[in-house]
Order: sequence, then C-alpha cells, then structure tokens
Amino acid sequence: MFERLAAGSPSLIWHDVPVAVSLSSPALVVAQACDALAGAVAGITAEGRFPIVIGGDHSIAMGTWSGLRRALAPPGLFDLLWIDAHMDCHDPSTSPSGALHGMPLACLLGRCHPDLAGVACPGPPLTPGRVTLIGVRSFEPEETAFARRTGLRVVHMEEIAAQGLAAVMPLPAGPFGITLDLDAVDPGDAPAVGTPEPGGIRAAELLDALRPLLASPRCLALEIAEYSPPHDVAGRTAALMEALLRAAVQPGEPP
Ligand SMILES: [Mn+2]
Repeated sequence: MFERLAAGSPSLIWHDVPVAVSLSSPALVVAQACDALAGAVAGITAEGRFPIVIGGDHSIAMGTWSGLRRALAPPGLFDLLWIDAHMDCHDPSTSPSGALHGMPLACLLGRCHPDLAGVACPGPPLTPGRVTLIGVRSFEPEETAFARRTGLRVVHMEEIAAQGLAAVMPLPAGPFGITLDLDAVDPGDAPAVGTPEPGGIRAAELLDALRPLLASPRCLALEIAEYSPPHDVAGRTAALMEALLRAAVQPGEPP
C-alpha cells in the first residue's frame, strides 16, 4: 500500500516508531511508545511536514497530539476532531475494563492515568472546548459526566444518522488535527478493529466528509488508530485505509 501511495507522492516518507514491548507493564509500554511518537510528530511538524500516524490502539493519541502541541509556537492551540464509536474518557478509577485505549482523551484533557502522566502526555492539557467527539455510540456514564464537566463537544451517532455526517462535521476556523478511530466506521465497511460497534458511519460518507478537511492547509496532522489487519474481511478495511491515506497525501486528486 505504501509503495502505491508513494508512487503518486514521492515526498512520502515511512517512519517506524519503535515500541519496547519488553517493559514490565502495559502502561509503561504505552508511556514509552507515546513519548517516542510525540518526539517524532513534533520533529516532523517542526520541519513543516504533515504527520500521518497509523496505529495501533488509540492510546497512541496521547503521543500524537501532545507531540503536535509541543511543535506549535506557544500557546500551541488547535482544534481536534476525534472520530470514534467510543469516548475514550476514562481514567483507571472509572474504567470498566482497565483498557488504556479507553483513556487517551481524558489523559490529553488533563485527567491522566498516574503511570502515564508526564510521559505519554507531557505539557499543558488540550482545551476541551476545542475537541469534538464524532460518531459516539458506546460509552459509560462516567464518560458522559466527564464530557459535561469539561465542556467537551459530543456528536452522537444518532445525530449523524439523522442529519448526515457532512452537516454535523465541524470545519474549524484555525489549525486542527483529525484522529480517526476506525471503529467509528460501520463494521460492515471497516471490520479490522478490536472493538467493533454496530451502526457506525459508512465508509463513503466518511471519505466525502473528510476530503475537504484533509485538503485544508489548516489541517496539521492525521491519525488513524485501531487498525488491526488480521481482523479484516475481504480487504474492506485495507481499501478504506488506502482511500483515506490517498485523500491525505494527494488531496487535489479525484478519488
Ligand atoms: Mn478510540
């Protein structure tokens, strides 16, 4: 896939971020990986290039977005479109599963897992009023309470089903980033995820809504998380990945 994309975009560079899986706890592995990822994203942004981060579970968002924040001139503010079936707004005291990928947004907003604090998301928290969750349809009450308390904007799947994604997708006036958890997409179109949730955004609708955003010079970074190729069915998720990446690296080209 990379070779095909690079054929049309010679400036594309592949960059691996190593993960030290030998560390003693999952939180330490995630903290170390996010620290390395934040450094990579900050460096790529500082060079005036556009980072595209592909993961891996959504805990990588802590590295990506704290890295972007670090690279921008103070106060380093940007809007973040968080497209996800889940809210990822837990901390260890509220999480039903203890899964770290259910916690990255809370951490980025300043309520961080103690083992991740200062490493996975160093620096000041993001501004909740500048983050919009889009596609939400699976969450716990503690996450809704956190969103209300902090002023996080949430666009539920019901609104998308009623009005269409294009009608509810924000178009930020200033710099912004996009984090796409592939489980926001309907499992019929993107089965290659770890936590599928039925009734999601259709792939074609997502691509139509993202194309103008990815073509905007104000879009500073794209992250695509939770891609799990062994779970794919008939190459559907791979095809969506390639279309998304093509929209990001060749934004002027027809689909
Ligand atoms: Mn997520």
